Amino acid sequence: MAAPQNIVQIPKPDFAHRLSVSTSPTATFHSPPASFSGALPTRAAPKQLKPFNTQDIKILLLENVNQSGRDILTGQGYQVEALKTSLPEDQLIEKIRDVHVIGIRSKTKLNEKVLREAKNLLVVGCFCIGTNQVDLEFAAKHGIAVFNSPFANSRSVAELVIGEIITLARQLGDRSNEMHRGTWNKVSNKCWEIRGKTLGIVGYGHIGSQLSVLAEAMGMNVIYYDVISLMGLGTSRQVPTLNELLNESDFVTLHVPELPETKNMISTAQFEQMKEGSYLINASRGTVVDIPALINASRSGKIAGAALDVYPNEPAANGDYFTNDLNTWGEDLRSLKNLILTPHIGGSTEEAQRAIGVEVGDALVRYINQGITLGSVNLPECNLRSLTLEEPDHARVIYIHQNIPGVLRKVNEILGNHNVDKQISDSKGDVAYLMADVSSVGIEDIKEISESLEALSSRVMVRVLY
Ligand SMILES: NC(=O)c1ccc[n+]([C@@H]2O[C@H](COP(=O)([O-])OP(=O)(O)OC[C@H]3O[C@@H](n4cnc5c(N)ncnc54)[C@H](O)[C@@H]3O)[C@@H](O)[C@H]2O)c1
Ligand SMILES: O=C(O)CC[C@@H](O)C(=O)O
Repeated sequence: MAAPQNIVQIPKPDFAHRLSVSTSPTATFHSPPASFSGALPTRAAPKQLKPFNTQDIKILLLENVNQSGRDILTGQGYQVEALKTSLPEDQLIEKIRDVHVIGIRSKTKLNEKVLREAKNLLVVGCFCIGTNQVDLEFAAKHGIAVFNSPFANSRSVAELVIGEIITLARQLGDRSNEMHRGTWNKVSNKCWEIRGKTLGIVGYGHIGSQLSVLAEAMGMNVIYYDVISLMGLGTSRQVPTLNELLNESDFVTLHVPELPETKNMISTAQFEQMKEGSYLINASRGTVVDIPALINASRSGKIAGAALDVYPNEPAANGDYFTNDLNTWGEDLRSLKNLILTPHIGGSTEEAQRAIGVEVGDALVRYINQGITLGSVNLPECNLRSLTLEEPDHARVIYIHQNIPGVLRKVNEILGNHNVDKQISDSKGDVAYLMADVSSVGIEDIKEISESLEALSSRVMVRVLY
C-alpha cells in the first residue's frame, strides 16, 4: 500500500436517497436521512478518511454492475472502469494487477491464481448473493475484504420459482414453443393445478423461506429440508432427511449454496426417491444437480419436467454459447420435454439489481474510506464510530494480521507512544482485524506508525487513514 499522502475532502454521500432504494436491513447502519436531523442530538460532522487522493483509487467493475453501484463509487471521485461482461482469466489477471477494488457478479472466478496477481487489491465487491466464485480464505489471508449483498435479490428468485411451478404444471414452455412454430396443441393430459400440491424446499434460507410464504398463499403444502433446524413459516414443516422430502414432494426446489457437500446433491439415487411425475427446479448453483442424471430421469418419465436457471459452466457474456462446447450434455438437455431453461436470471430484476448496487457500493465506500468491515463475508466484522471534522489531528490505524499470540502487545507498544482514543479488535479463523483511532498525530507520526506496523512479522496489511 502506498504511504499516506494528503487529506481530500469529498461531498457527504446522499444517504437519504440510498435508503429509499435499498431493501436491505443493513441500510439502517447509515446516518439517518436529513429529515430526521431535528429530532436527534447534534453530532459533529463525520470526517471522510482517505489513505490517498480519492482519484488514485482504481476500481474495476465487471459483469454489468448496476448504475446505482457505479454512481456511488464515481460519486466518491474514484477512477471506475465498468465492463459489461466478465473477462477470460488471462485478461482478468492483467487488469487486476492494477486495481484497488474489483466488483463482480457470479461469473468472474477470483481463484488463488488470479488473486495472487492482485498486488494492490484491498477489497472485492460481489454484487450478488453467492460468493462461491471467490477464494475467500486466500483473500482473507492476504487482507482482502470481500462483501456481498446477502438478500437483496431473494424475493426476485422466489417469484421466478413461483412462475416456474405453474409453468411446469401447465407445460407452458412446450405449448408456447409449439405456437411459435405454428402448431395448435390444446391438451389437458398431465396438466395440473398447483393448489393442494406439495412443494419441497431444499435449503430454507433467505430464498427458501420467502418462497415458502408465497407458495402457501397459492394453496400449496410446504415441507423443507435444511442442515440446520429452522422454524417454519406459516404451516410449513421441516422434514428430517432429504429422502423424506423427495418422497413426499410434487415439486422439489433447490436453494442451497455451492459447497463440496451440495455438489451433485440431486443425482441418480435422489431422482429414484422422487415421486413419479414430479418436477425439479434449480435456481441455486449449477453444480447442485447432476445433469446427465436429470436427462435420464426426464427421458424415463420419472420426472414430468424441470426448470434450470444455473449450470455447471456458464458463458462469460450474452451470445450463442449454450452448446456442447460449454457443457458436453448441452444438446441432450435442450431436447427434453417440459424443460424451462433460463440464463441465470433469478436475481435479474430492476429492483434487485438497483438494491444490490447500493448495498455493495456503500459497503465498498465504508471499507475504503473508513476501514469498516461490517457485512464482510471473510474478515471479522469491526466498526468504530466515525472521526469527526473536529478531530483534525487524528488518524485511523488498521492492522490486519495473523491471529497468533502476542500480536496485540507488539501493536500496542507502537501505538502506546500516542493517545489511543478508541480501539477494536476481532478475529476470524487465522486472520484478525484491529482498528484504532489515535489523536494528536502529524504526518511524521503517521509515517512512523505505518512503518513500524509494516515491520511486524504478523502483518498481513496495514492501512492508516486520516
Ligand atoms: N439464480 C439466481 O440468480 C440466484 C440468486 C440468488 C442466490 N442464488 C443461489 O441461491 C443460494 C441460496 O440463497 P439464499 O440467499 O437462500 O442462501 P441462504 O444462505 O440464506 O440459505 C441457504 C440455506 O441452505 C442451507 N444449507 C446449506 N447446506 C445445505 C445442505 N447440504 N443441505 C440442506 N440445506 C443446506 C443453509 O443452512 C441455509 O439455510 C445462494 O447460495 C446462491 O448460490 C441464485
Ligand atoms: O447476478 C448474478 O450474476 C448472480 C445472481 C445470483 O446467483 C446470486 O448469487 O446473487
